[in-house]
Amino acid sequence: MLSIENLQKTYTGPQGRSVLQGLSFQLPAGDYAAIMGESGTGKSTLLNLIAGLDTADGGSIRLDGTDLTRLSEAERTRLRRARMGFIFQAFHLLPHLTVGQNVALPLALNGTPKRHREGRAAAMLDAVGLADRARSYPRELSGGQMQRVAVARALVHEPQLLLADEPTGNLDQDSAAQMLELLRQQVRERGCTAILVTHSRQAAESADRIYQLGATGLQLIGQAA
Ligand SMILES: Nc1ncnc2c1ncn2[C@@H]1O[C@H](COP(=O)(O)OP(=O)(O)OP(=O)(O)O)[C@@H](O)[C@H]1O
Repeated sequence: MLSIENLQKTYTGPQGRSVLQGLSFQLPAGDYAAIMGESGTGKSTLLNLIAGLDTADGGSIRLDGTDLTRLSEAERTRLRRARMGFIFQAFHLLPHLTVGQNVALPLALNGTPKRHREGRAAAMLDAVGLADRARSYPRELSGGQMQRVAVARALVHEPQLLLADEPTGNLDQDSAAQMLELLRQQVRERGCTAILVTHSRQAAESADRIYQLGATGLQLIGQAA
């Protein structure tokens, strides 16, 4: 479902360096993969390329057969909004919007009619255990709660692919464990394909498969029993 072939990325400029040198990787639909690796090996670069937020210098990234590297920027944006969800380390909730409005945002960006947005956002908040916080603002929530809102926002539009970049990086151990359990459960329930980038082996263990990104590409280093 996600198929990456010979992906290459070099940053130009004074700090320029070749980061991905012909990376190939297949992720079947519904799989949940964790990607680990030393700092600077290119994990965020890889996620940005898959998300279409940056452009590769060579190779292809196919999502259900559509090669993202051949789309225009506008087409990539449309595909990203329709078919991908994101969770970041720093939550990235919009402070001036309520929790409910934050969760409904991907629906608004996708052009979902207004009358459907509130109900879907409410159902999604219920699924992450925050049904009673729709009218709160992000600043009124704990870090763990904010990341649960981010999970709801990432999944509300039923994306095929979920990309999570260090989602437990700002959470204490208990909140991190709860958030990973929630993520795993939601990904399973929705049959979504997911990639979790993390430095934490414990976090990576929540995925079906664990890969290590290094100079030679992605290597499978662990698999759920
Ligand atoms: N915009 C950029 N311009 C130049 N170099 C960059 C740029 N973005 C990233 N790099 C370099 O590319 C390499 C890979 O960066 P990337 O952020 O993808 O690594 P990472 O594996 O996600 O690291 P970390 O685990 O520390 O988040 C690093 O050496 C980084 O300095």
